[in-house]
Amino acid sequence: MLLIGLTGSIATGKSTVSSILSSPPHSLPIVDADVLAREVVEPGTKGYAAIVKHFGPTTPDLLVEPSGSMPENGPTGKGRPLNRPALGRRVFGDSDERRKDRAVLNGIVHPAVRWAMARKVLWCYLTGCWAVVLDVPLLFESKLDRFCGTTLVVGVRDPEIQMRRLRERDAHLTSEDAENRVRSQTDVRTKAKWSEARGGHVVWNDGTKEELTVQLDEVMRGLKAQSNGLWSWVLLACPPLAVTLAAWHFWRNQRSQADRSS
Ligand SMILES: CC(C)(COP(=O)(O)OP(=O)(O)OC[C@H]1O[C@@H](n2cnc3c(N)ncnc32)[C@H](O)[C@@H]1O)[C@@H](O)C(=O)NCCC(=O)NCCS
Ligand SMILES: Nc1ncnc2c1ncn2[C@@H]1O[C@H](COP(=O)(O)OP(=O)(O)OP(=O)(O)O)[C@@H](O)[C@H]1O
Repeated sequence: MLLIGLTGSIATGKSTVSSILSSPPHSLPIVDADVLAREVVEPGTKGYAAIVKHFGPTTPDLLVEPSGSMPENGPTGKGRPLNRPALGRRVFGDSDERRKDRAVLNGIVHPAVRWAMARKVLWCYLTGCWAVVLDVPLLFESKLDRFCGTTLVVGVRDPEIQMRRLRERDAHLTSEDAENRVRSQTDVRTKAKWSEARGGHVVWNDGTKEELTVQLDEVMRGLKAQSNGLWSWVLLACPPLAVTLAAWHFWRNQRSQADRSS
């Protein structure tokens, strides 16, 4: 099974690509790290408790305000949900303090997300999928690309388009919030170079969704052709060879990571 690591930067079009790849003719399963990152911090989870413990004392608006429709103890009685924009203001930005807070939040959320992803990928494998898309905003930063057979970066060349789409989609963000979010991530053009350096793919999303679809169709045709070849039947028939090849890919991806950090 091919693991396709899909990434980009904020609002460059990962969800749009996921939605295209999950629809016919591709119909691929999608494992979305943003969705899992929400699930693992719902009231009642360990992630929620850790966030409230660490950020609660210094973030008065950390939880959604109680109101007529929001009981003091939350709708499930396990606590009020996190006020995500408020937590975002604590962690996004490039000052030392924001970076430190972001590292703490990532340390709470990422391990739980990785386990949840592993379970979903295993399920896809057991149900015989030929490929699965891992939609992970921080794919390279969290080194998850090591496990991917290929990577696909969705980028925009023009930063103004990225900012405009972000502000249109998340109208509740001030321009400072939006700038801080963009600055909290590696530039998408750098990610595009990383993807190409390890033999992965890049699609550019400055144009229309139709233009994006055409590029994706081409990438997927190439990947499908590789996975349908005689070589994949040989690997299926000979598991030790498949394991050796997977180990080689892992080693090669590690090296590409080492090159990035040097
Ligand atoms: C700070 C939080 C509560 C803000 O929530 P909000 O609903 O406003 O944003 P959402 O989760 O939809 O994220 C939107 C985008 O922000 C970017 N982003 C999210 N977390 C991070 C991060 N830790 N570092 C850099 N960029 C991030 C991603 O591009 C993501 O797609 C939330 O982003 C969060 O819990 N982040 C930490 C977990 C994480 O790293 N998630 C990314 C996938 S694992
Ligand atoms: N080619 C396009 N033309 C016009 N709008 C687009 C295009 N691609 C994406 N968008 C819009 O831009 C916004 C951001 O796209 P999307 O949500 O797919 O980005 P994302 O990378 O998943 O964002 P995030 O990192 O925040 O999860 C959405 O409102 C989406 O509908």
